[in-house]
Formats: sequence, structure tokens, C-alpha cells
Amino acid sequence: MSYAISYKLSWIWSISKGYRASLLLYFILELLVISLSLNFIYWSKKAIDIAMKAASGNLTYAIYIIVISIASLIVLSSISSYINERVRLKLGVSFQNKLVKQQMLSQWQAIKNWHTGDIQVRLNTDSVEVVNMITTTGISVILTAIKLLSSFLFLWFMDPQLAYIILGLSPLLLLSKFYFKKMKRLSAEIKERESSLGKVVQENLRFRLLIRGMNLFPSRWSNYEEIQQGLFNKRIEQQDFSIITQVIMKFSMNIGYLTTFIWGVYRLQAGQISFGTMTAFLQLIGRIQSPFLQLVGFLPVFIRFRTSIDRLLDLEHTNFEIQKEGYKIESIDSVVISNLYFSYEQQEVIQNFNAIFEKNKPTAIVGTSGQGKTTLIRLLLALVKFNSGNIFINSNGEKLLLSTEHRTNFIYVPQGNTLFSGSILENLKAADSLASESKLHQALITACAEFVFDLPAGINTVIGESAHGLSEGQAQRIAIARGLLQNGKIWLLDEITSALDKQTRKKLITNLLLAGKDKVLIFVTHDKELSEQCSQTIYMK
Ligand SMILES: Nc1ncnc2c1ncn2[C@@H]1O[C@H](COP(=O)(O)OP(=O)(O)OP(=O)(O)O)[C@@H](O)[C@H]1O
Repeated sequence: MSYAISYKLSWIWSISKGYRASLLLYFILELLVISLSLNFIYWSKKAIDIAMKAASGNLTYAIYIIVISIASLIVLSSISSYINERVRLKLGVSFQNKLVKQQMLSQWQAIKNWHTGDIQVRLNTDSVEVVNMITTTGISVILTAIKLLSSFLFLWFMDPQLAYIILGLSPLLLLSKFYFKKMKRLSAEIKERESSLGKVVQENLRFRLLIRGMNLFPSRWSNYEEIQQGLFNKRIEQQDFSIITQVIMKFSMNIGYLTTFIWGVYRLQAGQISFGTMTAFLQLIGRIQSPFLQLVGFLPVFIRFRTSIDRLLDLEHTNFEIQKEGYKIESIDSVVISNLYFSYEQQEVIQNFNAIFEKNKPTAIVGTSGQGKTTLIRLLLALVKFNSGNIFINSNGEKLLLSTEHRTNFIYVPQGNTLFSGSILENLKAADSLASESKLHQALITACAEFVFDLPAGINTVIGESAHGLSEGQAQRIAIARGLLQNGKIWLLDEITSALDKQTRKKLITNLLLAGKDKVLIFVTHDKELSEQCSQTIYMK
């Protein structure tokens, strides 16, 4: 989507909050550097003229000023680069933190619509593009324009005719609509292809074993190669276009230099200018041409920046959950659902659903695939909002309307493999960073995960991405232990016995029913043995 310029500007302005003073200081220092460098040109011209007896004055004094100008120039430009680097890094981190946090809090619509590979590309490349523009490139553009203008005015004061000739020779055609349009199109196409590549790479790597196992390697590889080739072709097209524009630029730049040189030499011979003025001409032409070249070089960066803003704004324009501090409820008697309706977009998944989940009375929720069991869990965890009806928690006779702040009272063990890469201990500590050794052991024992103690590195065993290195049943039991460490009074356990053998399943059910006897227990399950041991069974159909 393309956003209005005023909207983009106010967005950028908001990103720079907290860094504006440092950016202003950087800008002022760079301005000083520009004026010092012009001062240097003026005094070098003067020194040469004094030395050639073309002007009167004190040569030692002129040299003194030249040395001071150069020394101050070095000091000031070092300080300004230091400030700029710091701001760039700090702003980069805070901006990326904000974006990652938003994405971690995104609601189901965004999760469904946005591929993590695409999000990663946007977070890693587009955010860098925006931060660089705010901290460095944007200010450099203004400074370069000032440099160009001041050098041009300086030259104009010395020789107006020459100044006009140089201006006329500048490759202004590069600022044409054609150039902008083509660069904008190429930049958008490249970014789109980068996102597509990000998606395929992420999935091809995540499922690499499965892909080979399912004999899908040839098709997934050719899919990858096709996208990579498309991206390569677009980059080549952009490179060729840049090279052609650079050639045009260099050509006119050299003509500009030659013109100045010939013009100066003839005027020097005719005695119309001094030798000092001639050297100042040659220095100034460099000082006009190089900022001009820089300004033209900024154009593709600027075009990429505009595309990046659109891409990041698209990402930001998704729905996010407002973070609220968790609130622990002292005592929970029951969770009540009444007349609940919920739909994903057009599809109604839950209609007029009613249930009471009481403590000491474990509930089994059963139903065929696609009936809305996982959706019900999402509703209980306030991860999705229902259309109508109510969910409330009964606590000592008080009815608390369910909201995200109550999530901290839940223990949720999702189905499947949900361990993070790192050690088993790190996974457990993610739930309770202060858990004592005995608490960790107890959780593992209740979850029938004693096998952890027999591993060569025990609880410090490192597991790979998606719990690589553990069986599905083992990963599931560690995930249960992790859930148990959270001290919630409402337990939501989704298909926790699906990957276990009969004996372990039986033991796990006994352990959980015992450990959770004063809790509100809700099992989503296809396991008949488990549902038979529950006080009530709710069928979803
Ligand atoms: N993020 C989503 N966006 C749109 N529709 C969804 C989404 N998640 C689930 N659905 C739809 O909602 C319906 C219920 O899905 P849900 O995952 O709750 O079923 P389930 O009973 O848990 O199934 P299973 O036993 O297979 O896990 C399905 O028809 C599914 O297509």
C-alpha cells in the first residue's frame, strides 16, 4: 500500500523521538565542517596569492589560519561521526525492538496473513533502510545540498560566468520523471522478490528433513532457484540502469572539469585571474561536482527508503494486542462460558456455546477435527475476541469478565512440539526463572519426564530448533513440565497424550489429576481413557 507523504513524514518524525537533540548536534557540527572547509579554500587562495605577490598580506598569518582550519575540521568531523554512529546504532536497536515487540503481540489475523520469512526480511532490511535515512542519509542530503550551494555561490562570487557553465553541464536530466519512475518500480519489485525468497528459505530450512523425507526436495529446490533467479535478474536490471546513469554523470562531470581548467588557464594567461584564483577554481569544481555526484547517488537510496516505509507501515497496520500487566486471582472456583459465538472472518466456528468448568471437576473437550476445540482454547486465553456471549471467572462469589490480564492464571500446554532451541533448563526457566532445583525436578516427575535425568548432560542437554534431538513424546512431556512451573489455577491441556505409549499415558493422567486436584482442569483430547477419568465431557460439534 502507498501512504500519503504527510502521514509518512509524521511517522518518521515519531521514530526520531528521543534522538532529535543528538541529530541536531550532528547537523550543526557538519555545518561547521562545511564552513571550515570553505574557509580553508579561501585562505589557501590567499596564501598562494601572497606568495606570488598577487596580493598583499601576512603569509605566516594565512598559513596559521589554514592549519587551524584543517585541525578543527578533523576534530569536529571526528566528533560528528562518533555522535552519528552512536545515534544510528541506538535508534536502530530501539526501532527494531518496537517492531519485533509489535509482531510478537500481533493478533490472529496478522499471524494468518503475514509469513514469518517476509516479516524477517522487513525487520532486517527495511528497518535498516529507514534508520539509515533518519540518522545519516537524510541529514547528509541536506548537508550535501548546502555544500553544493555554498561552493556554487563561492564560485559565482569569483566568476559568475564559469559558475553558470558548470551548472549547465550538470547532468540534470537524471532528475527527470523517467529516472524516478524506473528506479521506484525496480526498487519495489526487488523488495517484493526479497520477501518471497525469505519465505521460501525459511520454510525450506525449517522443514529440511521432512522435505527430503517426503521426496519434495526437487520441487522445493526448483521453486527456490526460480525466485532467486528472478531476484538476480531484477538486481542486474537495476545495476545496468545505475551504470548507464553513472556513465552519463561521469561524462558530464569530466567535461565540467575540463571546461574549468581550459577557462582558467586562458584567463590566467590573459592575466585576468591570479594563480590563487585558478587553484581555488579547481578546488571548487571538485567541491561542486562531488556533492552533486553524492546527491544523485542518494536518489536510489531515497527511492528504496520510500518503498521501505510503505512496507513497514503495512506491517504496522495490523492488529496488535495491547499489553496489560498480568493479574493473579487468589482463588478460582470456576470458569463459565455462556451463549458464546465466534467467527474467523466469515466462517462461524462457535455457535451458542455454553459450559461450566469447575475446580476439582476435570473436563474433557472432545470433537472431530475442525470443530473448534483449539479455537475455544484461544478464546479462553483471550487470544481472540468472541463476537457475542460471555466468559467469566468465578472467584469467591465475584464474577470477573475474562480479559488478557487474566492469562497469567492459566497453564497452557499446546499440542505438538513447542520447545525453544537452547537447553532443557532454559526451556523450563522460561516459565519460572526463579524455580528451585527441587521445583524443577518435581515438575519433570509430574510430567513423566524423568528420562531427562538419564540424558548424558541431564537437564542441561541442549536441544535444537523445533526440539531437534528429542522424540515428539519427550518434547511433549518437557513442554508439560514447563507449563506446570507456571503456577496457574486453570489448566488448558491440548492433546497432551497424543504422542505417548499406553503406560506413560496412564501414569501422566494419574499424576496430572492428582497435582491438579484443586485446579480447573480442561483437557482437549481424543484419548478415551483420559475423558473417562474426567468429571464431565463436552462434545464440540
Ligand atoms: N487462524 C484462522 N483463521 C481462519 N480460520 C481458522 C483459523 N484457525 C482455525 N480456523 C478454522 O476454524 C475451524 C476450527 O478450527 P480449530 O483449530 O479450532 O479446530 P479443532 O477442533 O481444534 O481441530 P483439530 O482437532 O484438528 O485440532 C476450522 O474450520 C479452521 O479452518
